[in-house]
Amino acid sequence: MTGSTVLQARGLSMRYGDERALVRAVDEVDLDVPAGQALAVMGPSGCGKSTLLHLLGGLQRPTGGQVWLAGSRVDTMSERALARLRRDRIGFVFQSFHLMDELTAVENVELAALLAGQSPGRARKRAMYLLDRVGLADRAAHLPSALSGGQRQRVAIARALSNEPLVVLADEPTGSLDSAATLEVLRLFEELRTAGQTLVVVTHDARIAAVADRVIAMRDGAFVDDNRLAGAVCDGRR
Ligand SMILES: Nc1ncnc2c1ncn2[C@@H]1O[C@H](COP(=O)(O)OP(=O)(O)OP(=O)(O)O)[C@@H](O)[C@H]1O
Repeated sequence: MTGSTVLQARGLSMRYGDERALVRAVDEVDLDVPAGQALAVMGPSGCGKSTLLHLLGGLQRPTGGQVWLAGSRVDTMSERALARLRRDRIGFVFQSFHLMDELTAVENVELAALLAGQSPGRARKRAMYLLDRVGLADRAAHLPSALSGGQRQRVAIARALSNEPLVVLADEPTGSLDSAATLEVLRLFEELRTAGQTLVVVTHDARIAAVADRVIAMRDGAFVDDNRLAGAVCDGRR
């Protein structure tokens, strides 16, 4: 824990429609995520969790407010700079994994490292290291179709880590998993948190909240409760 702020938002807003049918998907949100914090954002369906994550990760441009990632202004960045930022500094994890079906587990992880400019040798080494870290070294040569849901999501998490991201942004990472697979992914998030990886996870799953340092409850696009679990970030645990 360095105390520096990795992600920051001020007055962040995303509105859809017009005055006849206005949806405030994200409504003037302020957020500071310090390095090393594992943050869970929870709330009912449609409250704006995914939209918030997309705005924070530069996947969508806000209709108002500002976002900074490690001091760089995200909301006004060119498309080209945004693509570079996402590739080099952010790890994304999605509910539906987004793995390439025709590539093996190791190739899926390696591809992200290659796209980030690593040499083939280094990319393969890093991909194998990361698969080992998520407990799947023995599944490296398997296609996603030969993996369970929990294993696929662990490959997706390994891929998200391939660029040594400043922050991992995860959107319902256990949303399509059964209970046993959810536990596998939870264990992995717990390990990442202990290792000091900055994490923002949006979820319906209270079990994720249980492994987070901080839980924000969202409703109708706004934060209604911000619970920094007592001492979790400041007790020198890291
Ligand atoms: N492209 C769009 N056009 C209009 N409204 C949209 C659009 N995308 C999202 N919304 C609306 O914005 C609100 C927030 O959606 P969002 O997907 O962020 O919610 P969520 O909390 O992630 O929901 P869930 O948990 O069901 O995934 C919802 O009311 C949704 O209908």
